Amino acid sequence: MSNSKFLKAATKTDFTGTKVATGAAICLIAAYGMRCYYPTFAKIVFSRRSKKATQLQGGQTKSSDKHQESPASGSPAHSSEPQKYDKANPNVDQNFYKQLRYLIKIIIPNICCKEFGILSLHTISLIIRTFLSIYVAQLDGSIVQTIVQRNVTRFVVQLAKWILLAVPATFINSLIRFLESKLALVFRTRLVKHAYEKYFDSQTYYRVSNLDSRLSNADQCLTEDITMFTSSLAHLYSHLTKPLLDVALMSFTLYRLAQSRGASSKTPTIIAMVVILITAKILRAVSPKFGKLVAEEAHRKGHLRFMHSRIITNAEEIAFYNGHQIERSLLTRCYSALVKQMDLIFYKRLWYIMLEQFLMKYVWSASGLIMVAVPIITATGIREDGSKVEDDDDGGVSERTRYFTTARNLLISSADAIERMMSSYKEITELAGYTSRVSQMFEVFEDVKLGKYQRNTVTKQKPIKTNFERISGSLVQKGVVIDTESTIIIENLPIITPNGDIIVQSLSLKIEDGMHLLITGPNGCGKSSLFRILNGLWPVYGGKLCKPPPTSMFYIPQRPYMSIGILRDQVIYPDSVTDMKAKGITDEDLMNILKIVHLDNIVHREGGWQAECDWKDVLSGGEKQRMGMARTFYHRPKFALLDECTSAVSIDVESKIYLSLKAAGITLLTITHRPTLWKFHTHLLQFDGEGGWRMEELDTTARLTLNEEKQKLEHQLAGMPRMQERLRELCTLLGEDSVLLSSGDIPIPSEDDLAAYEFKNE
Ligand SMILES: Nc1ncnc2c1ncn2[C@@H]1O[C@H](COP(=O)(O)OP(=O)(O)OP(=O)(O)O)[C@@H](O)[C@H]1O
Repeated sequence: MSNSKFLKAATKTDFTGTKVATGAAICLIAAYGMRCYYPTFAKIVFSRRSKKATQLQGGQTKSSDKHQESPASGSPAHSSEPQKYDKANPNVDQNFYKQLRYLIKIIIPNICCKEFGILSLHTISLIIRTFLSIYVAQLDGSIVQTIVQRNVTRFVVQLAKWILLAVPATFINSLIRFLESKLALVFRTRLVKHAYEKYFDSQTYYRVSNLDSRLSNADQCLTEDITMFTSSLAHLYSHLTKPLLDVALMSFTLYRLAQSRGASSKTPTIIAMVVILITAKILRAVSPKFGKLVAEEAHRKGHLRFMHSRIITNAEEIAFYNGHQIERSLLTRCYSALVKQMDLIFYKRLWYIMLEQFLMKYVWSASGLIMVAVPIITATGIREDGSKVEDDDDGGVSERTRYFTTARNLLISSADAIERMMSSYKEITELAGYTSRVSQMFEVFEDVKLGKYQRNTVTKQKPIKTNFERISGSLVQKGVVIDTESTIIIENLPIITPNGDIIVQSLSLKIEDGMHLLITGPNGCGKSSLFRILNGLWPVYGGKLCKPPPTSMFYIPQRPYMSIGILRDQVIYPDSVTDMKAKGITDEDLMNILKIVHLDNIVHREGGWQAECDWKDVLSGGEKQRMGMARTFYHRPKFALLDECTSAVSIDVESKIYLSLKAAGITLLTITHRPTLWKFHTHLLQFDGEGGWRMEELDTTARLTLNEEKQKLEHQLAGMPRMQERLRELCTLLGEDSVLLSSGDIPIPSEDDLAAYEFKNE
């Protein structure tokens, strides 16, 4: 605070003057009842809100719900409305404290950790800053006193002290900002590490998006929400701690100062308390549910991001379909939904901040004017202990000026501090929103790991009670999973989708080493689902499943995943180069593997093993499938689960690959629609698409004969509609009837008939 500003303030009542008054009110209250006031304040701001919220649930909740619904209802945005994964209402209540405690335990696991060290350093800096402010206020008073006394020597000395003090003061200010950012970053790092651990444990990343519908955009929670939560927490810590320290220490200093002047302060204190309590009550009553609002905003942001990532992933398909119009309209709807939510928040903030400023700046200032006047008017010059206040030769003018300047500076700082504390409330409610989202993300991670899934979908079929049950709409896992060495045994296992639809009621089979199983059936009959269960992706809701560990089974899908990295990484995925070396495999071995799948040419074509590009786009569909097969030769599992993984590979290369797989001692479980692959299998599992299945030894010759007959028949029947149509035309031309057309009894034409017919028409 400069002296010119002080002189201005001392000579006329301006806005700064009113701040002095405000500060006086606050500090006198603080001086009288620090112990009882702040708990009351905290209670008003934090605890009582939840009580009131419960009382007002009917009215308040309804109104906020209306706001929540408004962006979607009756608007085109409705269809793009993100799914609400939870009905929890983030408020500053017991639940918020519970969630915050849970997250704080993660980010500060013990007092010896780095996070606690930075937090302590931050706290110390805040304390030092407060002491420096007090000292600066007192120094300011002394400088003004020397000016009034016209004592040049003392003035120069005090001014030098002032300048010297500026060095540590500015450093501490800068340090506080640095430590706040650092704190947010270390909190974030700790939380992200923990989240990644959970996300990649027990295939949680798959389960979260495929088996559970509560977290529709985990990527948003793992990035944006964690960042917002940690920066909001770190910011709030310094935003609340510093004002609290400021008010506590400055009030105490001011109280001591007032006592030394023998001023009365009881009546103004009571007035100030009443004003502050009423302000807090009003603000609490009208405060919008910022927590709920920002949580919804974050959710919509996540949905928008999800829609963008879908377009990037499926860009080629969309482009082929010319689907840009519909995709753009979907994106626009999502964006509009987000804008509506943001608008709602801005609008609510506009009125809330207006009221907050009105009460805290102007109403408080008006009351403060009374507070600052009372101690000066009622000053008796006799202290509480009965001693008299000694004045200087100038009749006490310089001493009163010093007192006024010091008090004024302390009061301004305290007023700022209390204003910051009060305005922090909306930041706390916003923190409640982020806390709710982040802690719910961890809750979902925990649940899916334990197999507790929640889906918003309606099942198409009724589950059968004997094998599996539902508790509150969720299927209960009653199946047994046992690890075996080299045999797959399935007993009375139901195949049930994540929606709860039963595809196969009870499946029993045994697959031993060297027993190559062909799996067939119509689309959607549950072939791939069986693989999902074998891999542990889908839960076992009933029966018994004995299977070798995941390292003994290798799954190759129809669209093999290409990882980010160099060419070598594609062949050895998901191993790293270190794993490869540990297994004693060299680049030469990899080249031999690529030769088996007829892909060795790409090493030269793409620029060697170290070549790095977007393999998803660089390799053709067939090449990607061959790469998938190459991985099987690299990993050499006991069982290879092949899910139509060679559908884009030429038949001759496919046959060579299958022969090599068998030669390598790998047991095949193949889903395919190609009869050319039958000969590589010994057994057949055939689903009928209606829940039934059949397991038998595969007689390829007999099956091929049947297949030939089927194809012949299909070919013959394919000509029927054309022949019928021609017969009708001839009848019309000749003006005659046909017995065959009128009776509908049309014989199936022979191959020769068809050939003759085709010939004639040509
Ligand atoms: N994540 C999922 N959530 C809900 N239902 C699913 C899920 N995945 C598959 N389904 C359903 O399970 C059923 C069986 O799917 P599956 O992928 O096993 O079929 P399939 O026999 O392999 O068919 P296709 O020959 O077409 O590949 C389908 O009706 C499908 O809709």
